[in-house]
Amino acid sequence: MDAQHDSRPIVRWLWRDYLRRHIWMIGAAMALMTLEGGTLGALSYLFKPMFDTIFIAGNRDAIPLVAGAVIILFLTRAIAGFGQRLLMARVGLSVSAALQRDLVGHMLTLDSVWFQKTPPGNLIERVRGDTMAAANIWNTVFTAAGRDAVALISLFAVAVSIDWLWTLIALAGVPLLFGPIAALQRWVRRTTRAAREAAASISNRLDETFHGVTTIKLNRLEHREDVRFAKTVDGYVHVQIRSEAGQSGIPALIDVVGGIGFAGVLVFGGMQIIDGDKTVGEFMAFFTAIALVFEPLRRLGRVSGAWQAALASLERLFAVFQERPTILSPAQPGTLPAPGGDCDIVLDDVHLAYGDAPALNGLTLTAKAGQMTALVGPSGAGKSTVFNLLTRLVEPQRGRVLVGGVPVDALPLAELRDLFSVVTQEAPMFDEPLRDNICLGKDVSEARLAEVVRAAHIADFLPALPAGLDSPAGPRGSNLSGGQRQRVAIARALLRDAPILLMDEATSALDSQSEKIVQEALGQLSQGRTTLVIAHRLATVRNADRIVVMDKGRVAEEGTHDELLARGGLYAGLYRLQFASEG
Ligand SMILES: Nc1ncnc2c1ncn2[C@@H]1O[C@H](COP(=O)(O)OP(=O)(O)OP(=O)(O)O)[C@@H](O)[C@H]1O
Repeated sequence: MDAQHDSRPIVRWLWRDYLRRHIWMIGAAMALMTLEGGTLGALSYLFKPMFDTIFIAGNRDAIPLVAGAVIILFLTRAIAGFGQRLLMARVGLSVSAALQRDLVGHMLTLDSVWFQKTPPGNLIERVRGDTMAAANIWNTVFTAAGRDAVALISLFAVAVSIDWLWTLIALAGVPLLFGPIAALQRWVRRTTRAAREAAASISNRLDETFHGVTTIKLNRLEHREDVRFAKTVDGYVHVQIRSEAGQSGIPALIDVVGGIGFAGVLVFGGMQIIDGDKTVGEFMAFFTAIALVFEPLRRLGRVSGAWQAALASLERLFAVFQERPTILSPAQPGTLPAPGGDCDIVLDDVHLAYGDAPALNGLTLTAKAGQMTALVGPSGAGKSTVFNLLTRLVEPQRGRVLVGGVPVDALPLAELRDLFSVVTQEAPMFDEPLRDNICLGKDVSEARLAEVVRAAHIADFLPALPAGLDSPAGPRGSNLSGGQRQRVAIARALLRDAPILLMDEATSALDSQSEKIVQEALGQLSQGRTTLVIAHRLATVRNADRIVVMDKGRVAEEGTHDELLARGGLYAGLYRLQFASEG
């Protein structure tokens, strides 16, 4: 792949969206860098009068003048250096913050399927590591383009003004560098890309380890996890060192070629001084200029490596920004079902596959408005997929999905999702007080909150918490039990007051006493709403208005509990099995 050609759209995008807005700060920083870089040339030039006028000719009057010039030069260098570093730090931080904000904002628009395919550690590494790497490179690039380039130009100007032939000899080996540097750049880009992947694996491992810590302890997997983590870290160190070696190789090559050129000048120039053709002051000024050239030259050499490394991060960021959601609001939205109107749910000959694996195969079902329809069937039958279709977390490949007579893809996404309250097995929690976990950003009056807290039976466990509703739920709700988390989910659904209720085995984490209470609360919640409930324990849906039995992505049979039992099919079999095992 041609590295130069490949990076152009990325650079254009960064400049347009992130750097251009800081143009004044960048401009000011570069002006200061020019000043800072120029001082090096001026300093080397001072060696000529220092040697020829003061040391050799013995002119005492020149001492204060040259000393004053040295002080002014260093003061200028200090002020300009301080100012440009501060400005560039600001630019770097602003760019990385803007990149992080935009990246997270963009990621949240992407399809759920994309999140399932991309592990969380990978995403975290992109938001943290890659944006930092991408933003910090500008510091290096602009410093190189400003200070170091100017320093080089001024130092070479001094060198050429003293002797162009000496300068030519010093630079004779430079063309030899082009080939090896290009090869090293390719190497750095490749190894850094691998290093960024390895860094993402570390974040992934950490994410899985810390989230699965209970399973790890109970299965005594600590050692296995230790070993796996050590292996991941070792893998990272291995590739990162290869990348660092490539990056350090470039300035090393410059050193070697520089040293050879320098020795050449010493041999040739030394003869000229001995023969009296050149002065010691001239040689010292040239010597200083060329010696000072090395540092900016080495830094410039490092820039190309650092740039290649940053490109690896930029490519990964660019790739995420190139991702587009496929599930979008329609350009011309249809009208919502009227409030309080019929919210019949209809799936008509729906086919859906995740990749190549079919999940729904011509599913046709209706859930009548205001009634409770239960979805039952063996694991993997496609029950949860029905929920994801209704809320458009996934799209069918074929068939129609209608709510209140309107195809779900004809409604604006936000309004479609407002039609549903979803209570699932996991009940995801945030590291915020219980109150905020219930309200989820909604402005809720204390009276309404108290009502909901009572109805969802949260009031039952509030006295046991240290600060009632203001108690922290802990990371992922770790301060609450599974049943308590589920009651929070029910309270959220009560507050949402949406016309359609989707429940996925909503009472699975409750003991039988709480289950009874919560079932009552859910009964109230589902009053007058279209309710679709996924149940594994058939006893909980015996009273459903209609039971749809799914198998292998389609409806196997449907009817009321009694009808299905009488039929003696799949449902009757499942029921008898559960009845026997539960006594
Ligand atoms: N994100 C996904 N990627 C790939 N395959 C998936 C995904 N989600 C579900 N599937 C597959 O689709 C099929 C239906 O899954 P679904 O979760 O809808 O079944 P279910 O009836 O709800 O199962 P369970 O009762 O075990 O929760 C399964 O074979 C499952 O492996």
